[in-house]
Amino acid sequence: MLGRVNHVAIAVPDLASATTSYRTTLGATVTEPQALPEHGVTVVFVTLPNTKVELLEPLGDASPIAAFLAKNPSGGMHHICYEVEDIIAARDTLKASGARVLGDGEPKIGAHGKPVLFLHPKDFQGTLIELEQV
Ligand SMILES: CC[C@H](C(=O)O)C(=O)SCCNC(=O)CCNC(=O)[C@H](O)C(C)(C)COP(=O)(O)OP(=O)(O)OC[C@H]1O[C@@H](n2cnc3c(N)ncnc32)[C@H](O)[C@@H]1OP(=O)(O)O
Ligand SMILES: [Co+2]
Repeated sequence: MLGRVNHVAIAVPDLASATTSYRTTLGATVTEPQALPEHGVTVVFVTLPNTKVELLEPLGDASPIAAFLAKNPSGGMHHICYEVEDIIAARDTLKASGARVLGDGEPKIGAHGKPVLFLHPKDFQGTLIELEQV
């Protein structure tokens, strides 16, 4: 089912500051901010030789990462995104195994313009998993 790690995501309280940290202090290539109001976040991607790091901050009053940041005010590792070839087949297999697919269970379009789904962290070793169809 799982392909490459598409990205590892870090939730941050201040995206501009986090971008400076990666772009200036760490000398990394960082994309421009991408507001995703339908997901309640603004993101940038740190491009690396073998994967990406997504830095994300809350956008709007109902951001799904607000509670996470309240518990982790300096930020922290938020999710890992695995690539899948067929997100519907993956979803149906996972649901049949009893895993919880978050939201209404229908894929939404993510930051890369591809369908994504999220799996509950309590079902996967305390780690929020995102699946992205490639
Ligand atoms: C799609 C666009 C973009 C992309 O890459 O393309 C993105 O990645 S957008 C990313 C932001 N969107 C999401 O994260 C959507 C999925 N997330 C959610 O639905 C919620 O964040 C949820 C349900 C995972 C947690 O929501 P919330 O924190 O409000 O609920 P609880 O406080 O009840 O948390 C339940 C339980 O889970 C623990 N938790 C929460 N978030 C995480 C996390 N990121 N990693 C690990 N564990 C997490 C939380 O501490 C609670 O544990 P408990 O022991 O019960 O206190
Ligand atoms: Co993501």
